[in-house]
Amino acid sequence: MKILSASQTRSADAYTIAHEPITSLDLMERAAGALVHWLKQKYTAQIPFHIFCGPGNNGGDGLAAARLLHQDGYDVWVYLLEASQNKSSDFTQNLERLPQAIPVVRVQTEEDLPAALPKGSIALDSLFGSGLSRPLEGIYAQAVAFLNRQPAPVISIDIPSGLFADAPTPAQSAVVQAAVTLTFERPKMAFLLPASGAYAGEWHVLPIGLHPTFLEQTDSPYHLLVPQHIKSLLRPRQKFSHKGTFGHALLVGGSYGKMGAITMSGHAALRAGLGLLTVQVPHIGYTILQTALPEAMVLTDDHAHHLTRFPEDLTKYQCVGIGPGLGQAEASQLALERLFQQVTPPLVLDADALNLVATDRLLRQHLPPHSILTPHPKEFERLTGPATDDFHRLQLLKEFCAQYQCYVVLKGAHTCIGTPAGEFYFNTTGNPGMATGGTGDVLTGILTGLRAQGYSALEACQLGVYLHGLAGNLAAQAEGQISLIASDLYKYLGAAFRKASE
Ligand SMILES: NC(=O)C1=CN([C@@H]2O[C@H](COP(=O)(O)OP(=O)(O)OC[C@H]3O[C@@H](n4cnc5c(N)ncnc54)[C@H](O)[C@@H]3O)[C@@H](O)[C@H]2O)[C@@H](O)CC1
Ligand SMILES: Nc1ncnc2c1ncn2[C@@H]1O[C@H](COP(=O)(O)OP(=O)(O)O)[C@@H](O)[C@H]1O
Ligand SMILES: [K+]
Repeated sequence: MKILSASQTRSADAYTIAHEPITSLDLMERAAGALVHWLKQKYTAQIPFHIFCGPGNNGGDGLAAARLLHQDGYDVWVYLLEASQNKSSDFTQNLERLPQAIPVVRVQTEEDLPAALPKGSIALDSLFGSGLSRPLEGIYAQAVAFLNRQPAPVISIDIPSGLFADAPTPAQSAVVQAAVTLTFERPKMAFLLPASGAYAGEWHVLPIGLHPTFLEQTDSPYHLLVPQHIKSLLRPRQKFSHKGTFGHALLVGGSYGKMGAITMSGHAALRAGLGLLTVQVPHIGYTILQTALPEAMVLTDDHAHHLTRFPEDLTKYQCVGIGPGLGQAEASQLALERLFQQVTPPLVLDADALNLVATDRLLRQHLPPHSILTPHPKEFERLTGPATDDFHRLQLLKEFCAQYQCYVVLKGAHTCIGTPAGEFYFNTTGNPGMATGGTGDVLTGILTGLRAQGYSALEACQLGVYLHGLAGNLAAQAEGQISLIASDLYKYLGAAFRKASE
């Protein structure tokens, strides 16, 4: 699903108004209807709503929602913040339509704000939406501070007021901290990025019927991974298939004290549907692997504690995953240098393999094209240097993927896959329970297992991050987020495959 910028969203509104056709006022009515429908599912008419409306169409949404809630028997208070002379015409018309019975407070100075919102009420933030053009100041910033002080939960309409949809919001800006954001048609980029995403709280997308032709014809490099797409990628197993049908993968990693990482990758690769798995570990890992992962074949390095060389013949493997628990011994670095100078099967590189690539220019120069790299933000910073903000980081991601013709899985709450073609795919599954050691090793195993089965690099990345997060969600449902550990992810991977194919 494409993610649209604020200006593309404006064009989508305009195209819908011209081609559906529908008046701008009726489109706003539809948006307000969707908002109120959502609110009514969640809150009874005993819950009072305090609605803070700015001068633009976002304020217009708030006014229309106020009228609809009032008609449905809810207690509604409206606060108007319209210091700006540029009131939108839909705002003005919705103000004229507001029933007399709704109390309206005109807020010009801070003194016009109430001391506090009554206990048990909900605040709706419709101060500014995607039309925000500069940080909030004066009474608007004071209203934001007021809302952020209230114990009452704040529900933002379309986007938390003060947050830029697709540019960095300057530090120290006044931004509403929403408990929930009800956004129209598509999530905003800002919701997916670490510095801004937390302002949106839990966000929900409300479709308002923007014109499908516009959505099809508009190009965006930014995409959201959605269940329908994931389902379309999954390949069912055929009756006469055999283990050779599902690929043979090699996983290389583990070092003294870090054998668990590669063991977990191995479990995950097999649970991802892989036909055959070989794991190469330092000598000391032999018994550990054969005991903890009896389904895998084990090759041992001559060295007891770390990797010194890859197997001579790699042609029998359809994918090689390298890195979990690898360590950064010089001999391992040299082994990687030799590997990169030959023709290799598709590679998945993680953890210390990435750290070695980051520090060794030769490795970077010879990075085999179409490799999959799975850095967390710190590992990514080692590869590219620091980013000044989240949008700059996306730019660095784009440049890195283009320069090295690789796929980078930049991990986080909304993991982002960057491609050599300059596209970005944001994941929608996963939860903070997954912020625990070893979950990245599980992802490496899943990606290696999928790639070896013949999924393309992009398909493997999309399926891998989505299923990894979905397994995390199913594990958290059963065990809770706090107690979730990395091995739960491969325990629930089967359930994730099942759910994704429903
Ligand atoms: N028909 C439509 O176009 C629809 C629009 N919708 C709503 O419209 C919103 C966008 O509306 P607008 O484009 O009117 O944008 P806003 O409601 O965000 O307001 C923009 C107005 O505020 C001014 N402004 C921007 N930043 C300011 C600042 N820091 N301080 C003071 N004034 C500032 C701008 O000059 C402009 O006049 C969306 O977020 C959504 O809520 C929805 O109703 C769906 C339909
Ligand atoms: N708050 C979060 N929400 C969703 N997913 C998360 C969150 N925190 C971490 N994850 C996921 O957990 C994994 C952590 O990987 P990584 O940092 O490499 O851990 P490790 O090195 O311990 O294996 C990534 O796939 C990441 O997307
Ligand atoms: K808002």
